[in-house]
Amino acid sequence: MRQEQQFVSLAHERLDQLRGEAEAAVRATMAQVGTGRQARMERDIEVAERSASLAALNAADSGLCFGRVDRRDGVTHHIGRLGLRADDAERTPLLIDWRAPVARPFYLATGYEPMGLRRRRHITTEGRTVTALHDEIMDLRDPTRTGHESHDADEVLLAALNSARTGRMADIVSTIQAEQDRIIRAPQHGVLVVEGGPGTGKTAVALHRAAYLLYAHREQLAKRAVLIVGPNPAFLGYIGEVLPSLGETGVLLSTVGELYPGIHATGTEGPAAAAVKGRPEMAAVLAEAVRDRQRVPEKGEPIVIAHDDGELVLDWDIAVEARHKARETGLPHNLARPYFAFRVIDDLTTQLADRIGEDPYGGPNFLGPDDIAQLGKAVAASAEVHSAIASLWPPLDPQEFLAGYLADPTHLDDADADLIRRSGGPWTPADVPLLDEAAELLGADDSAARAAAEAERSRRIAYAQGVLDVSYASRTYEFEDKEDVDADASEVLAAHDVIDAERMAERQEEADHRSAAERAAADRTWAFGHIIVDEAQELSAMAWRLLMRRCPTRSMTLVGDPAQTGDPARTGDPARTGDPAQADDPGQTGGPAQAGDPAAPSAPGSEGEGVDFWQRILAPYVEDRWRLARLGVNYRTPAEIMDYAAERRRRTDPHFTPPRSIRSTGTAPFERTADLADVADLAAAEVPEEGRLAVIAPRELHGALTGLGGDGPLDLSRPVVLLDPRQAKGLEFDTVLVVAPERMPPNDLYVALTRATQRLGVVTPASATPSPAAAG
Ligand SMILES: Nc1ncnc2c1ncn2[C@@H]1O[C@H](COP(=O)(O)OP(=O)(O)OP(=O)(O)O)[C@@H](O)[C@H]1O
Repeated sequence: MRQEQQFVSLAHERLDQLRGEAEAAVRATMAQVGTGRQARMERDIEVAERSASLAALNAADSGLCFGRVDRRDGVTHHIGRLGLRADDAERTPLLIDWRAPVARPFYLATGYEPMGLRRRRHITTEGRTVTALHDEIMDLRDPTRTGHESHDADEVLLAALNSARTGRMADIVSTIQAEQDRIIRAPQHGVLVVEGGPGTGKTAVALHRAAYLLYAHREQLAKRAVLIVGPNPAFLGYIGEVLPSLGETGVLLSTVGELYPGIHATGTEGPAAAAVKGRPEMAAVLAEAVRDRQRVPEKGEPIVIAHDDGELVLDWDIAVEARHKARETGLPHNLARPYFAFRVIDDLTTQLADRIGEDPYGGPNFLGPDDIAQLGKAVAASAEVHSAIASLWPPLDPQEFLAGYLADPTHLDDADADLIRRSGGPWTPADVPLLDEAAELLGADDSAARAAAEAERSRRIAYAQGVLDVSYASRTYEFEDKEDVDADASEVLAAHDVIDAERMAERQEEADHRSAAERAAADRTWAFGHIIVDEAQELSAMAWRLLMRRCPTRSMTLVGDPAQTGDPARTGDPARTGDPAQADDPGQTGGPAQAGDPAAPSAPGSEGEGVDFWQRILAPYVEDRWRLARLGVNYRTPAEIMDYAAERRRRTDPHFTPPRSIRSTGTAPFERTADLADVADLAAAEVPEEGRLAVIAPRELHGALTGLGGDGPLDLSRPVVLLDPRQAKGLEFDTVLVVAPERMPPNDLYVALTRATQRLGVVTPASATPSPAAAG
């Protein structure tokens, strides 16, 4: 203990020293008075970089060193939250980052496969004080054994699992288990699916994988950023401290509903409406709705346009031909629009030329090419011509287009159209993938923005050229002043010798100082370096399309549990979404969807229902090129609670197998009958001294569950919170009261029953409760 204390104190001293240096560096950099844009830009970048490393150093303060490995060859390494080197000439490694290859045996070595280790030691600290050591000797015949070693590190793990919950998820860096470590360090490329029952550490693994990938591929991922997608903002708040505690801040945490820059999807709607919007065929439906906006005049009812040289007639023939040409380009609506306009203007010009230059005696047209070009210019400049073109092929904005579509949904059967029909109102999360789809179909008409940017660039080049001309003039003057021109030539190397006007202009351009994650959040077309999706079983087919567009390299980690799926809009699963074909164009990747195709190859090396589930989701994007990893140990829920949850589940699914709980508490769940009005008292009596309690009840009963703070915004740091099963997804509490289990669909009930780390109570309402319809 004394030796380890000495080491831990030394590591903290070094950390303090580095922190002091980093703080001083940030202050010094900030104090630099930038002259000129370039200097200011460099200063800002430096401040950002130094601040990030300072944040990482600060984060490492708690639990800095948590392990040690003694190798058989006599080498010893201490393992910690970050790597530290001593302040000596050799910069000797002091503490090894948990993500470094050298640290791997700490997580993986076993008695059967010691990986060169003699001993593994877990070091528990409080603040800077070492409070406990747990040793595992890999070779039981080792003569250096003292007999005080525990035979494995379960004690440390169990202490972590039994600790009171705080309302925020904690990192597991000191107790990552071997099966988890293999997933965390799996290669970055391709799609990796991590499937496991409740509490198997999927979320924890996903977050540590993000930290690992940022460590292993820092340069690439710092540029392209990592996106972590979670089911709702409360969940993102719950997991939000894990990566900063691991020293990683350059990650964007977001729900799918937040992934359209500038849109705050604050609206709500029923699951049935969200289900319709999430269906894969909505892509084709919206594409049709866009085509509907590319109109032609009725036959025999042309648009007649007044023009200085006589009337122009835009009829069915001209419009159909122009539309065909524009569609043939394959470009999105707004980008194909100039092709339509060009063709119409060309035809109208020909019409005019034929009329004006017509030889009454049947000879060739009087007009020459120059005359026709002049006529064309006049037609193209006509406001009336443009408004006629716009009436047939209008420029469309994604938000206006979708709002218009939702006000009058087409290409759906009546019942579905009624479900999603809406005039005005805020956007809902399920609208966001549709907005994204619309933006893809329409294409941003950024020609005005590009023209403005080009004009600005030309202005800068002209300015820079002016600067160079001045410098050139002064050079001539200086040379004339010199007695020995050749000898002094090197001293008067002026700007024009090393830089041309264009490059000088580029240097002056305002640099973008935001971090990659910040820039990614503001850019709908950003391509992320890696995407991690938690509760991946919940996403609709349309949401998958959005995410796949954000990750053209398909470097993704998807974690989820099909048995916990609650949202009927989830996934491209045709069985659930009523889309037997699901054969719409899958977007950028091309190739037909293989969902529902019995011949579709299953994922290599895996079996069972889960494989089919993920295969149906992924086939349109990567066919069978994805990997599946399973987690089978439940770290959250004690065996007694898991047995209870599994027994309830088997009532509807007789073959159900739950994950194996790693611990038991000896306390079986209790069942009660109580009035809804009394649940608050029951919760008050059950709330643990330290830790949190959740009451999980169907949404329609929340009004009757008074005294539980259900009317305010969800705050997971409160000792008691009221949630519906969907909100509870991914969360955990020391004690959970599940109210009215009989009203919950099987998957929701399974989620609700598996949230407790210590104690579960199941409350059946005594009095008649309001029916879902009556309660709204
Ligand atoms: N190796 C570990 N060491 C310590 N705690 C762990 C470990 N693995 C998982 N846990 C803890 O177990 C709990 C459940 O983990 P997590 O929330 O990641 O599970 P999950 O599989 O995402 O569950 P769900 O499917 O219910 O959302 C968390 O408190 C997590 O910190």
